[in-house]
Amino acid sequence: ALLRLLVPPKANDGGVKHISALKTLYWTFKPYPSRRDMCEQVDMPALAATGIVRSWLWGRWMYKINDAEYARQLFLKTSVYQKIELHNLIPYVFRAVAAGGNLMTENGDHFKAHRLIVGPSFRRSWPASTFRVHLGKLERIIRADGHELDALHACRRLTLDVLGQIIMGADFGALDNTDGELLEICWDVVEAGIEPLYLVFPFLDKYPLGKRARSFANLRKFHRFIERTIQAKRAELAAREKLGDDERDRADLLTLMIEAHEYTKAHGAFDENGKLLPSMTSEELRNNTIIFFVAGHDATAYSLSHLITELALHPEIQQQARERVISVLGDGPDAFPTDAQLAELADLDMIIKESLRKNSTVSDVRRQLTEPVTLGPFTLPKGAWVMVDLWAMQNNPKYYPEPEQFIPERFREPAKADAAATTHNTQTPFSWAPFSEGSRKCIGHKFAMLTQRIVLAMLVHRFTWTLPADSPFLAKPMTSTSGLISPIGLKVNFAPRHER
Ligand code: HEM
Repeated sequence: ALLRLLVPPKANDGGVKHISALKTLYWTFKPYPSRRDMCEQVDMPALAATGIVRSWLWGRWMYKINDAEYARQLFLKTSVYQKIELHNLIPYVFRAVAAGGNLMTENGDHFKAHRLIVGPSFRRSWPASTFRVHLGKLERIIRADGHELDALHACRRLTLDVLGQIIMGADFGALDNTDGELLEICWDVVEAGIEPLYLVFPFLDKYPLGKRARSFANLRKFHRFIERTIQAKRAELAAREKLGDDERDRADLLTLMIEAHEYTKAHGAFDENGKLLPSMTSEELRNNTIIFFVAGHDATAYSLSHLITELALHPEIQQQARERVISVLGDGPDAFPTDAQLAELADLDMIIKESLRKNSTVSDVRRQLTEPVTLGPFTLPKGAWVMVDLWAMQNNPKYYPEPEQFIPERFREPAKADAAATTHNTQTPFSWAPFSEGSRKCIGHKFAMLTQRIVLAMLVHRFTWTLPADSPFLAKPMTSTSGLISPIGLKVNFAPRHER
């Protein structure tokens, strides 16, 4: 049986190029890791000829693609390319215990049932003022400690407090101090879920020891904290009139989900054809709350730190962004955007999109095949896992000439299906997918883009920043290589632009 797990059988897929899984494992755990190196030295060369390669890992075929047309199929044909239901496949792994069945992991009717309750809570906009207090605290932290600042840590403090507020109206106090118990628990839970060792060797979670066992204990505490919050909010809602439109605009996501949950409990949940959907349990409501933290917190913090790194490496683009922000907000030391001004700054998104293109925070998007599929000359077997390698697609010179260059102008024009080559932009609609695409696209993508726009606007307005002269990032950013891609050891020098 062990042999079958490790030794690949003959594949009848039409001759997809094979690369050893050991090679990927080596790059995942090697010292001084860099996702860019891995992309340039392993993934891109292997994928160059056909846009698809395969490896044999833990007894199944794993196909990797970087062709936007193949990716389009994966994103859109959701009944064939299904989410991998980790909670059913390996229920004891940390991520499955943490968030079980939820919007992110379910397929079919269960997914629809989750979407019915979670979807409406995201169908709203957030005013710029949502960020005001948090950004004020971030500014104070950077002013006090801006020399060789651990920028990733600062971004994590910000995103946790912002998400705590919009998800459940909770103040994690991460920007006030960094040693609260709740804070420690939450950080441990989100980190333990993406620990590369356990992503590659999930069976290690069967008998967790030492630090891992402590993470499981923290997870139980985090569950209890969220369950208590749900109970309190449920009681509060039960004791009052229905929420008014105004209140709904200001309510946190959990309150809106509880309201929708109560409605479906009373009236049933139906799909677009009137078919009755499975009802969501309270445990699943908790799971969805947790998945927002797990999916949103570090993804946003890491994306912000990639953005900060790119603008430190490209001071001319940093300066252009600054001039643009000042042209809209003025240069008073306390300027803060109104909603209209933030909307006017939409062109900052070119910079954010280019950063997400070059440094996709989510390394890949994976699915499992419910039936054989044909991709070009190849036929992939039922049961195989297929992943869009977002790095290798978004750094594919076919879509983005000189992919290693940081060129926000690539995103001035929207992608076209028949993309005619311009200097830096031959992108097609599915070649840029840092939030995935189709009906399983990130539900938080609008909020994540808004967060990055306002943080970028405020950082360029209040500070100039550079990398220290001896920063290894000047030669090459060091990052993790699988799961969520985070910078490693990033230090940044910030200089305030105004006297206080
Ligand atoms: C820059 C920040 C973010 C990035 C790069 C990102 C990226 C992604 C990607 C690539 C997926 C698809 C995963 C897959 O299909 O396998 C996804 C799904 C998801 N994201 Fe995000 N995300 C970000 C922020 C957020 C935020 C702020 C939230 C919530 C507050 C969030 C909640 C979710 C959820 C619930 C899903 C599952 C959606 C579904 O399966 O239908 N994400 N995200």
